[in-house]
Parts: sequence; C-alpha cells; structure tokens
Amino acid sequence: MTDSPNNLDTLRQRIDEIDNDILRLISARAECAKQVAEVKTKSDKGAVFYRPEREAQVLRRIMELNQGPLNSEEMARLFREIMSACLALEQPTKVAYLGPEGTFTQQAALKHFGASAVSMPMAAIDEVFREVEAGAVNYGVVPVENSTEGVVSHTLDSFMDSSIHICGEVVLRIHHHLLVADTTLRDKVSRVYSHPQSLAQCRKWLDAHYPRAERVPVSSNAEAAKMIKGEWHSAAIAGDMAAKLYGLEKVAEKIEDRPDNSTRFLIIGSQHVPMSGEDKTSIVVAMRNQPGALHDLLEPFHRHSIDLTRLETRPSRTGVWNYVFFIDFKGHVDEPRVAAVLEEVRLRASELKVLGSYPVGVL
Ligand SMILES: O=C(O)C(=O)C[C@]1(C(=O)O)C=C[C@@H](O)C=C1
Repeated sequence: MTDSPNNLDTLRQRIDEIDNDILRLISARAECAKQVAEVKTKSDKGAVFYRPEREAQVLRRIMELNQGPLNSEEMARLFREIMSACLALEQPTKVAYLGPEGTFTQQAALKHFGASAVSMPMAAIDEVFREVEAGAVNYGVVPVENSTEGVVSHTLDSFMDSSIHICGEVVLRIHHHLLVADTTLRDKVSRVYSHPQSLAQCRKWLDAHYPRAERVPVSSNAEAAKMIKGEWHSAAIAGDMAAKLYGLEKVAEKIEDRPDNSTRFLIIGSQHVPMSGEDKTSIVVAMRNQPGALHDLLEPFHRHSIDLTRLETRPSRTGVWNYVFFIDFKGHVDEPRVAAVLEEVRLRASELKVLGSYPVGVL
C-alpha cells in the first residue's frame, strides 16, 4: 500500500465511521448504567453503586475475548475508563488516598477507579481510614506491601482499630527516577530526598552513583519532589506522576534496584463484596503466645488446600492479642470450604476478624 493521500483519506473515513459506532455504543452502555442506577436506588437494602466484583468480571471477560492487535491490558484499561464514566453517571465516587498529590497511591487510585472518580489526598494512612469510616468519602486507597521492602505496617495497624472492610486490591509496577529542578546544579547534588521505602528500594543505585550524598527520608515521594524546588544542591527520588506535577527533570530513569519492584494497594470501604470468581480474603488473627500456635493456626488451611498468599506478624497492642497474624488467602468467605476453615480458626484463635473478601486485582 502506498502512502498516497487517497489511501490516507479512505482510512480516515473508515476510522470516522468506526468512531460513530463506538460513540453510539458507549452512549447506549451509559444509558444502561443509568437504568442500573434506578434499579439500585429502588432496592430496599440501600443503593450500592460501585460493584467491585462486577467490574472485575467485566474486565476479565474483555481480556479473555480480546484478540488483538491491542494487548489485553491495554484493552482492559480502555474499558476501565468507560466503566469509570458509567459509574460517575450513577453516582460521583469520592476516593481518599495517601497524598500528597503525585504519590504512587494516587496512581493506584487512578488505575483502580479510572479518571472519573474524584480523588482526595490525605496526609496520613489513618486519615484515609478515618475519612472512609466517617462516610466523608466512599472509598480509600492505602499501600500495604512492597515486593522489595515488605509490609507497610501503618496500614496493618490501622485495620486493628477499625471496622473498615477491604473491597479490592491493586498492584502497581513502581518505577523510581532521580529528579532535579531547573535550578539544581546537577554535578553538585549533595542531598537526596525520598520516602524511606523508596530510598531503600534504590539503595544500590545510590551507593554506586551518589555514595556521598546525604539521604533524607521524608513523608512521601511527592513531598520530596516538592521540597527540591529552590534547593540547588538537592535531588528527589519519585515517580512519573510527581515529576510531571512538579515540573521536574529526570536525571536517571528506573533506578530501582529490582526491575520487578511493585507495590500492592488496598481499596477500603464499608461494603461486603460478593464473589467474583477469583477472589482473595484477608483476615487478622490473634493467638495466645504458646508453642505451636502458628502451626495450629495454619493447619486447617493446609488440610482444606487453601492457598495462603501472605502471612504477616505484628506485635499486639492490646493485652489479649499476644500475637497478631495478618493472613491473605485465595477464596471468598461465602465459599463453604472457606467458611469451614474460618470456623476452625475461630476455635483455635483468641480473636478473629475478617477484613474482607475481594476480587484478585485484574489490571
Ligand atoms: O453492573 C452494575 O452494577 C453497574 O453499575 C454497571 C457498571 C458498568 O459500567 O459496567 C458500573 C459500575 C459498577 O461498579 C459496575 C458495573
């Protein structure tokens, strides 16, 4: 095929026709979503508009049906945005996240809820919990574990004091960059700001490239990006969103020590999420401090062939809960075999709290 204007015109005409179809179909879908909202509003149980299990099913189905040339993730991202806009028609969704603006948590909120949700930065993880509990926002997004550095203990601790449920999870590939402002003297960098976890995730790179620079931990990567404005000898480690937001330049890209560096975030809210077909459950269990306690706790999972995906121990902050374990496993509390295991665990533990069952992250 030649690149003649004729061919280009024909193809663009074809694209216009396809766009007409897409426009008509998206509008028909949005019309359906408005009707769904009416059905939900009439329900006597109180309207719940956001349905994580249905969204996961929609995205999984699209990914399965997709035959290219766009890859399935790309296609799912497009549908993610269509659903986000449809949900906004039903009810504007307010989401609190660990701020300030430009953090990876904001990126996770955007990835999970799409661009039509209204996201609001909070100064601390417990503030995100408080806003959700108070009903000031519909949902919250908090980081929970990083593949290099491990658990975000603030988040786990917040669950101990709260009645909040987990409604979903989202995993984000984390890429860190070394950023400078236009006023920074690049060969005189003597200080690097970032969140302690990010500094740790880039430790080897910093040792090799800036062995003498002071590493200054701050409350978030976005805060680091904000701070270097006006400091001629400072750089920050942060991600793309912060770089863009604060107009910084990348001196070096993707400086994380491990290429598979990723962070898992939780979506918190107050609803019970029905089964989606591929779910996870998170629980917190307190055991008495006695030999064999951990074995007793895990044995029923093993016997019922339930896959554990994470096990975390936290020191108890109350007298009764000597040992506190955070456990994630595959399955949903509404499945009989999961209910059976939880019943056994309840008998062996001094305290058991189900934090929630939710769809395994799709995107
Ligand atoms: O199926 C529903 O319950 C809808 O509200 C529709 C829809 C969608 O656009 O597909 C929108 C929002 C929900 O979170 C899930 C799905």
